[in-house]
Order: sequence, then structure tokens, then C-alpha cells
Amino acid sequence: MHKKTDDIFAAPLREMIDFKFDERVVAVFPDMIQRSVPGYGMIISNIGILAAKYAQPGSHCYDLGCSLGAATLSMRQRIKQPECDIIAVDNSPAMIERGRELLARDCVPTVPVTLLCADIKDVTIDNASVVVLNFTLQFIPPAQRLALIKRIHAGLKPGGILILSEKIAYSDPERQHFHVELHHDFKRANGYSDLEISQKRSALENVMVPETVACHQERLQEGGFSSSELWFQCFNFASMVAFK
Ligand SMILES: Nc1ncnc2c1ncn2[C@@H]1O[C@H](C[S@+](CC[C@H]([NH3+])C(=O)[O-])CC(=O)[O-])[C@@H](O)[C@H]1O
Ligand SMILES: O=C(O)C(=O)Cc1ccccc1
Repeated sequence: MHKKTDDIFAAPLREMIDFKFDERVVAVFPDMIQRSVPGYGMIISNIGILAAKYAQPGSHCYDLGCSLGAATLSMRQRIKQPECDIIAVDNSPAMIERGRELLARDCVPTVPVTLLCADIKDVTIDNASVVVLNFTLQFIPPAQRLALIKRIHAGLKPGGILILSEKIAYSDPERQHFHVELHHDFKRANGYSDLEISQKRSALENVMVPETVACHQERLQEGGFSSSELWFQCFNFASMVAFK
């Protein structure tokens, strides 16, 4: 299959519907995420670097909300510890189906990968050394986020890490405006029209809820993590690593 360009929001929509990770999105997802998230490629590469450092022998690494498995592939290429495996989870059947094909194609036989089509709220997390939430927590209703962070913390071994990447918000309206505008400029520079930007923004409004970095850091602390470090930020996109 050749690489498909994201034109999902290019034509005027008669009625606005909520954004869904369905077959149409899956078909264009690599293009969509690359053109929409500043630093996405760099974050994926560095998830591999972090996993290589923190994966422990005989432990599980989790990729929660794995989409097509980009973070899983990056970890699989880098992890050298013996007896490690990766458990990659997504609740979109279309994502998991396509992710399975891509994983099979990129065959490095070293680190076994289990792909699960499930809600991350129902997945047992245990004996974990590395847990990845790469732009997934933002799709979990805010009231359910602390419980998930607590379960991740409880499932991590001592010395384990959580890598948390998110679209972020600012409590100061001027700073919020500054970052959102720059993100829209980034999307425009990557070929999205004003109509595409505004229609996608409306479609995401009810399904994706960004929070401030301070809010994430407080929740990580409340969830039991001893410290967290903001290791990447570009405009309103950030990635943190939290230590058990
Ligand atoms: N409750 C849930 N349970 C399981 N999966 C979920 C849930 N809610 C949303 N998802 C899944 O989380 C993914 C979010 S995309 C992650 C990118 C990937 N991490 C990447 O590194 O390329 C981010 C984005 O598109 O902005 C989608 O595949 C959803 O189906
Ligand atoms: O496109 C956006 O505006 C985003 O916030 C990022 C994104 C990327 C892919 C799916 C959903 C949101």
C-alpha cells in the first residue's frame, strides 16, 4: 500500500462529527500524525532510546494507545535486555489490524510483541519496566485519568518509568493563544488549509482534552511517582518521563 495523504477534513462537512480512529483515519494516520504533531518523529526515536536505558531483564514494556505501533517498533529496535517483551494495546480494531501488518513487515525477531485490541482501562499492568502513553491520555476522560496513572504506577517495578506525551494547554490565555497559533502555523506549513485546521479542531473538541503541564505533574505525583521530568516540548506538545 502506498503512503496516503490526509485529506479527511479538506472538503466542507455538512455536519460536524466527533473524531474517531476508524478505517479512514487509519489509512492516513502516519501522514496525519507527522504533519500534525511537532516533533513526533523525534519523540518516537527517543522513546526507543529511553526504553533501551530503562527496560529491565525479564520485564514487560507497555505501549498504551499504540495506534500503528510506532513507539513499539522504536522500542523493539533498541531494547537489548534479555527476556523482555512489549505489550501494545489499542481499542481501535482498524488500528490493531493495520498495526499487525506493519509489525509483521518490520521483522526483527528479538523482542516479542503482543498486540491487544482492548481498552487500556481494562488491561492488567504488571512486572513493567517501561510504560508508554504517547498522546493517549488526552483521549481518556479527565475524571478517569488518575485511576489509570495509579494502576500504571502500581504495575511498574522499582526503577521503572512512564513516558507521557500530550498535547498541552496553558492556563494563561495569552500563552495559550501564542502556542495554539504557532501549532496552526506548523500545520499550515505542512500543507493543511485553514478549513482543514478548523474542522479537525471542532471534531476533536469533545474527544481530546489537553491539560497543563502542572496538572500532569501533580497527577503523576498523586499517582505515586517520585519525580517527573519534562524532556521535550515544542509549542503545545510535550513529553514527560515519570520515575517510580
Ligand atoms: N481507552 C483507550 N484504550 C485504548 N486505546 C485508546 C483509548 N482511547 C484512545 N485510544 C487510542 O489512542 C490512540 C491515540 S493516537 C496515539 C499515537 C501512538 N501512541 C503513536 O505513538 O503513534 C494519538 C493521536 O492520534 O493524537 C488511538 O489509536 C486511539 O485508538
Ligand atoms: O491535529 C491536531 O490538531 C492534533 O492535535 C494532533 C492529532 C493528531 C492525530 C490525531 C488527533 C490529533
